[in-house]
Amino acid sequence: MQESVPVITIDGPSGAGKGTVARIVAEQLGWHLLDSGAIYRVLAVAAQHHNIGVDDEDSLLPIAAHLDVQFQVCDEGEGKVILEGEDVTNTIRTEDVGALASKVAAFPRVREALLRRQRAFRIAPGLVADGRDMGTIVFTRAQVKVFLTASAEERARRRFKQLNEKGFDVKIGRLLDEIRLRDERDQSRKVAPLVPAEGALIIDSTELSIDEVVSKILSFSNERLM
Ligand SMILES: Nc1ncnc2c1ncn2[C@@H]1O[C@H](COP(=O)(O)OP(=O)(O)OP(=O)(O)O)[C@@H](O)[C@H]1O
Ligand SMILES: Nc1ccn([C@@H]2O[C@H](COP(=O)(O)O)[C@@H](O)[C@H]2O)c(=O)n1
Repeated sequence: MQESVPVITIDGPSGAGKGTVARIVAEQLGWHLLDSGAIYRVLAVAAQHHNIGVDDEDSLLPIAAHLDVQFQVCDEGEGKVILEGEDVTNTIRTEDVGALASKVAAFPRVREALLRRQRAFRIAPGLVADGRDMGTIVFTRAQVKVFLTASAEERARRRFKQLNEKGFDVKIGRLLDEIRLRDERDQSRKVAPLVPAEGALIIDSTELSIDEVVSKILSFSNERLM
């Protein structure tokens, strides 16, 4: 039943624009949205709340399995993320939490514990899912797979602007280092490494606007879903 619900997967490295374009594509199609990175980010914050080290896989497991999180959808922009009753919407968006998320995400049993939660987002009329392994592991039979990338320098510039607008005091050089480190960790881990899924449309957005990326994804999806 769930398998017949169409899915568009958008995977790629940090700051490539996955979340932004996934939200617009989902809005335009009237489909549901899964920001899978937010789940790993929330898990990293939950581990901190419970004084659990992000390198302690055994202790992370029960937290991953029983993560008490709500993703509240709103009409405009990002919805709220509530962890154990606390609003963590802004907390989870820092680069520090991104780095911790990529550490917890490297553990195979942690990833396994989060699979069912992610697949439950596949609800009619359709789902747009963004992350690192949406097309390779979580929705292997997705009808439309996209791999969205951009140069590390351009991604650092985008992240700098984004965090600055949110009031975070950040340095672009440090952001670039963190992005490269996270790319390296996500690409080289043993389980679910960041690689394009077979048959994925590869889009390099370094020189493209958000609208151009959205339009490429929508026309590719139209071809595939017809
Ligand atoms: N093509 C683009 N041109 C210019 N800016 C862009 C483009 N795509 C996205 N952005 C901007 O880059 C920033 C990062 O985008 P976004 O958060 O969507 O990336 P992401 O791939 O989801 O990152 P992460 O995986 O770390 O969550 C945002 O401020 C977004 O508006
Ligand atoms: N499907 C996914 C999504 C995310 N991760 C890990 O979480 C980190 C944070 O993700 P963002 O997309 O919010 O930046 C990311 O660096 C990955 O390590 C993942 O493994 N799989």
